[in-house]
Amino acid sequence: MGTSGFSWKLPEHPKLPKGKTVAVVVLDGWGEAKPDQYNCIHVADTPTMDSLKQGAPEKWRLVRAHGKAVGLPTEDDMGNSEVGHNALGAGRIFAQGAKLVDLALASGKIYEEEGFKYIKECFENGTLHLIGLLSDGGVHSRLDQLQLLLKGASERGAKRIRVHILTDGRDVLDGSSIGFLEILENDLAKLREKGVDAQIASGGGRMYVTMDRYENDWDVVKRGWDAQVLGEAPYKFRNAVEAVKKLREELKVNDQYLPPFVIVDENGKPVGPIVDGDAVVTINFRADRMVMIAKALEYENFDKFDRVRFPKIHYAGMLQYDGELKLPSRYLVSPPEIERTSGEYLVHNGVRTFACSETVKFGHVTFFWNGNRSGYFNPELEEYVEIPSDSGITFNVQPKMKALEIAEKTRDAILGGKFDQVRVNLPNGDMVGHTGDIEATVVACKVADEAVKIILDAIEQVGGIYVVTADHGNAEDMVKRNKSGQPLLDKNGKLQILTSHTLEPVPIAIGGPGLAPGVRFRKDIPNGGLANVAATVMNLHGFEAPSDYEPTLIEVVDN
Ligand SMILES: O=C(O)[C@@H](CO)OP(=O)(O)O
Ligand SMILES: [Mn+2]
Ligand SMILES: [Mn+2]
Repeated sequence: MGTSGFSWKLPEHPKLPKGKTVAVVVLDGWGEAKPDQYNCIHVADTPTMDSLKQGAPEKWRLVRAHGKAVGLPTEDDMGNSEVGHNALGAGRIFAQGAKLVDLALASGKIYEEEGFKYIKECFENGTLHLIGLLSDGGVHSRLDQLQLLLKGASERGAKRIRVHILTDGRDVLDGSSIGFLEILENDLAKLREKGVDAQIASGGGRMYVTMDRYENDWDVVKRGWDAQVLGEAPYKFRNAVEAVKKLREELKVNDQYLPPFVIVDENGKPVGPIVDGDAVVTINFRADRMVMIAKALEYENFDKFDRVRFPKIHYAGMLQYDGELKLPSRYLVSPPEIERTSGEYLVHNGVRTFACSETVKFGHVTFFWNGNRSGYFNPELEEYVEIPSDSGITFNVQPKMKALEIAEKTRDAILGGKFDQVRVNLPNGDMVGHTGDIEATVVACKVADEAVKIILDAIEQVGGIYVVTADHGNAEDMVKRNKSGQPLLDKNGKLQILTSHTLEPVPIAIGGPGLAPGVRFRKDIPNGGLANVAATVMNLHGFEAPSDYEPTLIEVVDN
């Protein structure tokens, strides 16, 4: 903050006591929607979550988890884990990466900053490589931003451009990658007419190539490295649209899981490996799935896989992805400055904190929660436990994931009495929801509900308090719908499965034997969102929130 007189010390709450164990449970991808057969949360047997909803109307409500409530550009932007957990942890709404990149591109500022100047140094003699997710999902990247960057870079001297695409099908409909590729190819053709040597150089599906997170599976990043940097892949094509069409048809794989491919010239040579003197930009604004590739591109010393060649390049991220590691060191747009998060405050006020999830969501309740920084604020007061996720599978084959293990570890942490706050993410609704497998998602929701019960039972035993909420919707709606809510069919009469998150609000429930009598949700914050949760949790620990935090959702009435 820099203002003199700043103190980490939080004022005492006038009515609520300190010293209660507070469990903060985040159900990933658990929104509230109309009950029908495509609402897996409704279909699944979820007695614990049902009882929270029905048991105490003044202790259950909905909060906004998408659009402007979480710092996204528009109300049409679905929520996601990064912005959701950022808001939950930081207690304020920050303009997020998507928005900041929009602004920097619209004003042209992006081209005046250090990051772009650094990249530009390679335009004279080298190639500009753009690597990232190709869709209009708006969760990790956006096609229109890529289009603007291509135009802007070429107008500023980039003569040779190679795009390395990652197909989506997770934030957008499966199969939509072909349409996005056609738009991109059209833009590249226009650039070629203007004398810029611009082409797609490689590709692959986001869940199989490059975009792993939290070091779950380095092979994913290696497959991308081989295609993008070395120009080596099991599949070679002359054209990317053809590549995606053929691979989808012949291998029966979806956009998320396309194998890596490279584009070759008429002699079979890859058109765009990354070599000394080139510039590279990873165009995703979202952090989690870019940290690993950023390490591979930036770190001189790197032992996660054999890079074979480590080209001397000028590399910049669209944003800086990790504020603690300062990774990457160069970036085109400054990330939101998410400082003074609730986790940092609470640790400064002696709140001993335990955080846990399995690998694929571990960083959500640590890294994202803490404003996109890795590591502890105070290792003496904090313990972060990661349960290893299964790797190399799609989670519809294992919809239980590690939910029960997470819950059991958390139960032990609660019963052990060493912590004041336990914070967990239960991934099932989201990770299985993304597979589009409705039956498996129903199982996923049931297991997540069982995990909640284990945690609430432990809270019951120690006289604690629980806060159960979610980061955004997913499992509550598995079909694409028209404006009036009817499921949409594709041209073959097949139901259009929705693998993505949704625009739905999410529930929040409070309770437990430690909750002071008279605590209830206020009625005067009807539009409350995820950013209101941090102040709420601080209150439950017996503190007032900092004055610039979004207001608490609770009040204490005398009864
Ligand atoms: O898997 C992911 O990267 C996103 C969807 O793109 O999901 P979440 O925001 O829930 O992590
Ligand atoms: Mn999520
Ligand atoms: Mn998700």
